[in-house]
Amino acid sequence: MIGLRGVRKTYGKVTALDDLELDVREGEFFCLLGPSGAGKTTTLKTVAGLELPDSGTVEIDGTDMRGVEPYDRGVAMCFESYALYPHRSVYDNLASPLRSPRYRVPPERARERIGEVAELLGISGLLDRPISQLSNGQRQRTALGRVLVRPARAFLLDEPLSHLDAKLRQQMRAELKAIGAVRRTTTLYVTHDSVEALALGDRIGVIRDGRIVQTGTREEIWYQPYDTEVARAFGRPRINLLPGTVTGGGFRSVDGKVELPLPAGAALPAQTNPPAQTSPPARVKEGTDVLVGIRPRDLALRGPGHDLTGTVYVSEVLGRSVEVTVRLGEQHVSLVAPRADAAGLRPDDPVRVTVRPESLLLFEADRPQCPGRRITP
Ligand SMILES: Nc1ncnc2c1ncn2[C@@H]1O[C@H](COP(=O)(O)OP(=O)(O)OP(=O)(O)O)[C@@H](O)[C@H]1O
Repeated sequence: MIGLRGVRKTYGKVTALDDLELDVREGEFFCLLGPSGAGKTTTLKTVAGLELPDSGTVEIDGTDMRGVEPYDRGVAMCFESYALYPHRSVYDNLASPLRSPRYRVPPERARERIGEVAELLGISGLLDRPISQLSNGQRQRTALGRVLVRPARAFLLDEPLSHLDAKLRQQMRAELKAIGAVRRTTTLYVTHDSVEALALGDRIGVIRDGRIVQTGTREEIWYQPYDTEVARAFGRPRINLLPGTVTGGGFRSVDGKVELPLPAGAALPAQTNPPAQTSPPARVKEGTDVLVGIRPRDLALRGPGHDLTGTVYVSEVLGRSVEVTVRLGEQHVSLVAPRADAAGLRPDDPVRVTVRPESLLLFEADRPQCPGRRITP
């Protein structure tokens, strides 16, 4: 269990962590997702004790870590820039944590552990090679292995798959959670890759400017994103966000060409510049500027739902499905359809698209530096 309470960390004028609150539950695989500079690495270092917060507290298994040295915190951390012994073999590097006085295990047991981890990380064939003769991806897997071989209260992993090519990365993603130690151990995993976060995280915390904007399961983050920026961060192609206003009957786009039904109800949000993690506004008044969010997979070229008419702008085959960009009035929206539905579509062809109103997301309009919050129906 890891808890950060009101953690603040500044470097000169830069605020890396801004009263950060975070709870990682016992045994959970928690993904911290955010763009570059959001404070992800600083969060990990603060938990590890490599950085000390200016204020706030870090707890591990309920114990306040103030005054506890990194080595005594019982966490194992893997950095993106990994420190391995270059002239020693992969085996020796993996074995080194198990030789330290605290984690020493009998050689037979060490061999077993190293074997399991190396197998799952796909480096069993490299155990005799010196690190200096490995590719970056192999080094990164060795560094990850070295963290996972020894028991820890928590694993802190900083983009541990970033140097792997796409295929290996996908494969490792699947294997990582199968490693016994990972299954049993609380893991805080940092990434800027939303696909990785969705694939791995039991829960995901979205960090922005040193604060947690939203914490939730993949379903919560997907179906109830806190604001437009969270919605944009998840899903490729990206969510479509159409600007417009709330009318008596629903939504009308800025150019007046797209009308959509919205769930009943209206009332303006109580506050306009909220601190992170306040509950979203419940309803909106007629005339309010909003953005309607439609995921590309929620738009279809056939099937039930509300009809919209437009013209094909461009289409691109993505394996078994096709991404079609459709011009709706002055807006472009992307949709992903089965190949059979999109066969024969040419640019400028008239096209009918359907959307089920229950899949629509409604947001306040974006303002400078302030992404619009989701409005709950
Ligand atoms: N040692 C340092 N000295 C000065 N500024 C720092 C230091 N470490 C981090 N920062 C600043 O703190 C902020 C948060 O950095 P951090 O490394 O935690 O972000 P991150 O989310 O891990 O980014 P990335 O994905 O690029 O690694 C950034 O603005 C960064 O420039």
